[in-house]
Amino acid sequence: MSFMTSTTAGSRHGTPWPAPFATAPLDATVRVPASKSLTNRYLVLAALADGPSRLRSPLHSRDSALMVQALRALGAGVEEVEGDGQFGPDLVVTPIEPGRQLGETAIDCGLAGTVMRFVPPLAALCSGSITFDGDPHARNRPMGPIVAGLRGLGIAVDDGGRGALPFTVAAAGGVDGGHLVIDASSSSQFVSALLLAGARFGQGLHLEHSGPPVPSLDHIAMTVQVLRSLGVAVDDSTPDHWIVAPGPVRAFDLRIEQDLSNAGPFLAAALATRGTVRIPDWPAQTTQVGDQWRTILPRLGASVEYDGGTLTVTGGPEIRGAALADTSELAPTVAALCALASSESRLTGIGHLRGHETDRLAALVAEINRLGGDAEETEDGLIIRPRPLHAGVFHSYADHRMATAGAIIGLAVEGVEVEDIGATSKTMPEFPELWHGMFGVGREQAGAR
Ligand SMILES: O=C(O)C1=C[C@@H](OP(=O)(O)O)[C@@H](O)[C@H](O)C1
Ligand SMILES: C=C(OP(=O)(O)O)C(=O)O
Repeated sequence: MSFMTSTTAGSRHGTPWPAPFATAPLDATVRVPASKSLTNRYLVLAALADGPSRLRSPLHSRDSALMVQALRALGAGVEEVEGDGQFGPDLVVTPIEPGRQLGETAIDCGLAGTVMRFVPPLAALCSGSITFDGDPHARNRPMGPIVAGLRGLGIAVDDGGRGALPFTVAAAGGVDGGHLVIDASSSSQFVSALLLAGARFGQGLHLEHSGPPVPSLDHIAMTVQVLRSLGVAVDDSTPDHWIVAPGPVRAFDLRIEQDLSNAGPFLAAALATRGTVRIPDWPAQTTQVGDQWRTILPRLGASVEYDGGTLTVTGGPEIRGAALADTSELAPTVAALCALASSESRLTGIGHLRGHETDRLAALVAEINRLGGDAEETEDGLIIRPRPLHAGVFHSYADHRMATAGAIIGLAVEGVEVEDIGATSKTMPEFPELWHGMFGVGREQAGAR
């Protein structure tokens, strides 16, 4: 079996995708592919582990394929092995030999934050001249704290003074580690990146954040939990300090949870169509930020039940507006629902979304308003007021979550087209078929046009 998932960007120049419009409430059961955040963390840690590891039912998408390609470039072995996952083979990873001589190596980060942030500290453990670059928009994403962090650890990085991609890491075969201060206010991924590699630094790592608050703290908690589960001692008892003890990363064999953030658009479909959507195999305990759907969706007027491992969301008679803070990567899905709501919504604590796949605050305002809506940017978020929407093209900005936001709105507004549904290949190449599949279940109650 060969690695089928493409590392190239979605079909940006294809024809717009007519978003299915629901003529009746949906009644659907959906399973989604594995978590991007967990897959790419476990891939990095497998490359650092003390023996071969197996990821069962991992994600196969552009972001995970870019991570696999990067790890192979650094000398890890990544093999596909038949498994029982619905969305593709398992992955068996043979770790990178410590201090491996690489010579000149190029790493394509695409638009993947997890690749552009998590791989440079790992590369620093190898030996050679390793250049990182990515898609045109990737060059606008904040990278300064990783460049400064590596320099603080004594590694030379040539970034032409930009603090952005492209840059070259002069890896000298190991990292001593110790105390390091960075400003991670533009992305939690700077903290996660350094923690993931920290146990393999000679002295471990005492990472300190100094600056405005770090966003997306749930993702750092995920990193800490994953490290601890593989035998790495991490002390996060003092806010803004993380201490990783030096030592081995235990090889593993485990199943990756489905992506609860990517479950969001499907759950949102229940609200947008006043229907019911069930997601089986919802983990009882998880570090994924997407578990917050259980509290966010009731605030927007839905009922949520968790029974026998299945999460069931049923839309109310209308979507209610709400004030919601720190929704992190869930925000574009939340904003799409707010654009369909009957009262005002205020989303706060998401100013850093300006540095995501695109400037998501500007993109959401532009696209909601293009369809006749009333959305406004604030310093750290969005205000979305009720206003009837009309048909039109919803632009994707190469951003998977913009594309799925357009699909959600299209369920309730006839004639919406998503400019590039291929953008969903970043984390969920199966999105179009899974979305259409929702209309196949309970077909007698639900129709699509
Ligand atoms: O570590 C991770 O897997 C992620 C961290 C978050 O990044 P930010 O802190 O930049 O929001 C999140 O938005 C991103 O989708 C995935
Ligand atoms: C911000 C996101 O991705 P990335 O991992 O590229 O930062 C996201 O998936 O919403």
